[in-house]
Amino acid sequence: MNTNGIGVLLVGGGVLGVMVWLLHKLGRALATIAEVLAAAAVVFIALWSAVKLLVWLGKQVFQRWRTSLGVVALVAWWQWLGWLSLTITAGSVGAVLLAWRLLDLVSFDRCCGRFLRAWWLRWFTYARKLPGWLHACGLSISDGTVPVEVTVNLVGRRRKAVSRTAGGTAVQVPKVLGVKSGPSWDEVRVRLVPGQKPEDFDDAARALAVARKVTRCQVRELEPNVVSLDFQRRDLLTAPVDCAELPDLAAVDGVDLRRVFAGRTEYGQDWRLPLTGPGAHMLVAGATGAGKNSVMWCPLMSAASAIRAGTVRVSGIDPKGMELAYGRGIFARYGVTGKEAIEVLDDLLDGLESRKREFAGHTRNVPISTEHPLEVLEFDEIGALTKYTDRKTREAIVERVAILTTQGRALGYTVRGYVQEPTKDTVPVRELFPRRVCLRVTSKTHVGMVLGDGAYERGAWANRIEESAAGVGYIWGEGIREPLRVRAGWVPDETVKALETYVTNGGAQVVDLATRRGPEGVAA
Ligand SMILES: Nc1ncnc2c1ncn2[C@@H]1O[C@H](COP(=O)(O)OP(=O)(O)OP(=O)(O)O)[C@@H](O)[C@H]1O
Repeated sequence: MNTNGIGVLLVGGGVLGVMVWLLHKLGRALATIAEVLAAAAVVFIALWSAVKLLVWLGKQVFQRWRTSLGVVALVAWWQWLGWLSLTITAGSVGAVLLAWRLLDLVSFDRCCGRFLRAWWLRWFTYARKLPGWLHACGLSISDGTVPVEVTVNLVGRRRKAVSRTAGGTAVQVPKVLGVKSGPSWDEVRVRLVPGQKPEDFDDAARALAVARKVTRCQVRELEPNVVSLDFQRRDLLTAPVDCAELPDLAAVDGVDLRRVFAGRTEYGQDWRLPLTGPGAHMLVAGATGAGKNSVMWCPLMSAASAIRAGTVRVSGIDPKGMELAYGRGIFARYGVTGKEAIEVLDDLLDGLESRKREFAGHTRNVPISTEHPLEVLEFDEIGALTKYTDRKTREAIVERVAILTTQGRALGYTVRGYVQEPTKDTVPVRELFPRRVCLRVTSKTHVGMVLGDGAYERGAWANRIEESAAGVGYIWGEGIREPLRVRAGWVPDETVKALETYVTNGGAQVVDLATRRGPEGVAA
């Protein structure tokens, strides 16, 4: 090798050494930058997660403020006052609630039980399980925004360029907004996700009921994107309810006419109705076959001994001439046609006027006695004579019923009307009946007409009562804060006959409408 070759070799070696040195420096610099970037990324991700966690926690605390406050209060109590006082207080509160529940189930459930149950069901049943049920029933939407994983294969023998697979199965499920729990039904409000419509839930109602392990689930549209899934948790009114038995003929104990047995409530307790006093005038609405007559007969069965003793006198107007005619002997006055109905009403009004004259200035409420019995008018198919008859008869009847309902309470007169179509047009005096019962009706609008505005929204779903559940209905108002489902006691035909025999053997007081002279000596 000559001098030139050696020189080139030395220069080349020097250049290579410098390059290696430069690359070494560059690598270290890049490694430092990468380390700094990685550390920054870790800090940023940690901070971002912490902020997200804080925002989520804040949202939870804000949205679930009752639960949050409760937890904070419990923890604070535990910290400052100790676990012993907390346990004793919790035990005492539990004991008080239990005693309240045992003593008065209805008021306990209204004021406290249903809120506790709703809270429990929301967090431990519906929030946990409903998303799964909805998904299983096809009520979820596959998220179109799921990132798609793309695999590029450039080295395979057949050079299949690109394959796509959807990554995971992310889905959107309707969100539970709230839970309300009544004695028989749970109402679960859910917000639909885009791509769903309330009708989808209607179609899946049966499957949802099966998933919840209940017999019925119904769907109500509350807003365009919010539905209520109503699950019937239990039904204590599936079997017919027996009416009261006729008392022993020798029995002398009286009947509390302010609380006669009428059937059962959905709590499984007695449903009692007043035949006298505030709220005694009652309108019962129900489609044909809904069981209106059991609401009529059952309280009469319960008041049988008072009818027999003559402290209650029952009059009947029966445009069909069938239902009341079956127990004709029970009714002191009885009318079928419009003319006869007016006679019955006139006679009652005469008695009313006579009591007014006798008691005015002496007492504010006429005491019920055999001399001045409680006059109960049972007006079946009231619409037949307040709408579907000639104008003169119609007006006369409406006027007389209005006087009896507005003035009768203190004077010992009670009117109980039964109607199939509860429109104002059919029963112009509808608002004069302070107590209403809504049995199965054919339309949702009828519920509001009978029970008042908001009754349907608050759960009086009388249009959903099955045809097989005759005698089941809802009551609301007059001291009842939430619509209450009830079933009237069933009075079979032979029992009506037994009641008639029981009452007439004791000497039922039949008022002779021809001479308009009854036991009170009211002359025409
Ligand atoms: N409380 C009840 N429990 C069980 N079944 C009942 C009850 N009330 C009525 N039913 C059943 O429903 C049928 C119809 O009842 P009901 O005659 O009282 O209906 P309605 O409302 O008066 O009908 P319509 O207006 O057509 O006379 C009865 O024959 C009976 O079989």
